[in-house]
Amino acid sequence: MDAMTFVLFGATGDLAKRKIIPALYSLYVDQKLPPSFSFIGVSITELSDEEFHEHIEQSVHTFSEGGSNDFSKVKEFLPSIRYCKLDVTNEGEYKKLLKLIQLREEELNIPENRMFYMSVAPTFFDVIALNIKKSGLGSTKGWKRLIIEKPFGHDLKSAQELNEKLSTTFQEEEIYRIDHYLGKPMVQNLEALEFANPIFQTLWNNQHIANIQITASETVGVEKRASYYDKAGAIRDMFQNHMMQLLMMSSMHLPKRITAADIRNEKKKIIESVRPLKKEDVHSDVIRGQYGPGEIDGKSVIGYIEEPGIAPSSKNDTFVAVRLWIDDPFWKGVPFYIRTGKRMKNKSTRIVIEFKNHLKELYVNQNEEPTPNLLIIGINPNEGVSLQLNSKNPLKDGKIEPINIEFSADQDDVPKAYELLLIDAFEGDATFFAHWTEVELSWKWVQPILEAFDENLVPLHIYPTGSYGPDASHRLLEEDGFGWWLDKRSHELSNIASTEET
Ligand SMILES: NC(=O)C1=CN([C@@H]2O[C@H](COP(=O)(O)OP(=O)(O)OC[C@H]3O[C@@H](n4cnc5c(N)ncnc54)[C@H](OP(=O)(O)O)[C@@H]3O)[C@@H](O)[C@H]2O)C=CC1
Ligand SMILES: O=C1O[C@H](COP(=O)(O)O)[C@@H](O)[C@H](O)[C@H]1O
Repeated sequence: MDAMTFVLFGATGDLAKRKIIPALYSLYVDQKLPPSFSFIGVSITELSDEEFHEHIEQSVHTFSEGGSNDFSKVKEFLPSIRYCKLDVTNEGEYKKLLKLIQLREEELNIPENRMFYMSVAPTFFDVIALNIKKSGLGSTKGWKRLIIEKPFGHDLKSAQELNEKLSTTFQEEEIYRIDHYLGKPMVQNLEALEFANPIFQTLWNNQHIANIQITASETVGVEKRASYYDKAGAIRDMFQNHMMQLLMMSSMHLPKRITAADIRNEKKKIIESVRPLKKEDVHSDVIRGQYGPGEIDGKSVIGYIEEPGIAPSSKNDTFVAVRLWIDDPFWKGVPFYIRTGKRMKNKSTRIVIEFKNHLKELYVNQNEEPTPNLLIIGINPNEGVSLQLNSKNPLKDGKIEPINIEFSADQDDVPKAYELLLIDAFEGDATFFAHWTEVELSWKWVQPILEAFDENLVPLHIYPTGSYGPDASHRLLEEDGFGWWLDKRSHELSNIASTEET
């Protein structure tokens, strides 16, 4: 891994404190950072290096999770870190940052490899890129890269405009668009699960798969993000990025070679084949929901429109369920059901692959009819794989019953998404970052839904907090003779399906 300078814009912010700094520390402890690593935190607040070091220590102590709970090396980690107070909108101030970067490059005798991480409000993304160019920060003799947080635009047009502005400073191959779902180990494992196991590879198509269900349910509500979330809703906050990525990752075909470019190409083919929706037809395939009051863990919880900062008249979506079709020969006729929502019964991100039940007709006795085989991929918070098969139960006179073969990863040992993504970016590997084509095509597909919601062409269903979302979301599956798996039967079927949110 090359020696480099890592510039973190928004170093005192929430994301930096909760995710980025603990991930960097964990990489340091595991000796996965480059041997010469100059880390410069940038924010608008006036801080000395020592005060910023205190901030780093606090963040590590408060937010390190799992295996990185070794705090003994925090003091050792600090000397590589400097702080620069800078207003990102003020072009003149970037010279100060450039001087500090160059000074540290000289002190550490490292090449001009510069990684810029934008962990600031999206309104600043374009201005920072422009100022990196104008100030000379981006004119390096080494490489330069940009890691950029979500959201990447608010709709198709704004995403295109943002991309155009970024591209005046950075080439596409220098841009690493973070989608933290792509950093989740089980998402990174999807490709291996399918392609490295001939039994699955052979079955991964419309001859054997009846439907695919992708769920990301959360128990948390809007929290302190009202001003952002009320304009975004579940469709922009989760569906356009994370859920579309899960769709591409679970349905892409075996590339000729497993390289970043080939995988990207397969993902592109999938998203290009997703059957477009017309704004007028959105109501048939999309369910929009908003949480009302209810209970979580026996405690009463207020509804969305009672949340601080949310207008009582808000029609924002906190839940969305979508049925879509991939019009290619592999997936023709296989419905994909995708849903995500806040304030639901449990925290669970998972993909359930329901296999066709070819043997149904062999079983004349209805009580004996085998349930479909299911492959359940647990992504969050419990990572694992479960395969549901049918077997005779000798204790029940040989009655056919579902059994599960289950692998569950030790959660403490699982690396965190931000750690995996940072290493990839340091190594220049963009496989698990969102390429512009994917982002653009995904906005293009979602655009009619945004418009249909704006124009109120889709009913808004209020669902009780602590539920599985609006009843209407079952309609999408029932129309095709299916039902959501694991909602009511999660404990019977699989331990990896759901747990409390952390
Ligand atoms: N927080 C989260 O869980 C997630 C956040 N994101 C994305 O990450 C990005 C950052 O979010 P988050 O950390 O929550 O935001 P915060 O508001 O918590 O942090 C923003 C940061 O930007 C700094 N800042 C504000 N104005 C300026 C300025 N004019 N010049 C220089 N620095 C400035 C702030 O400095 P100071 O603190 O000194 O005022 C702070 O460090 C956003 O794009 C967000 O969408 C994505 C996924 C999850
Ligand atoms: O990007 C986001 O993701 C989180 C959910 O992430 P997870 O890793 O806990 O599944 C979501 O709460 C947030 O609203 C959204 O911005």
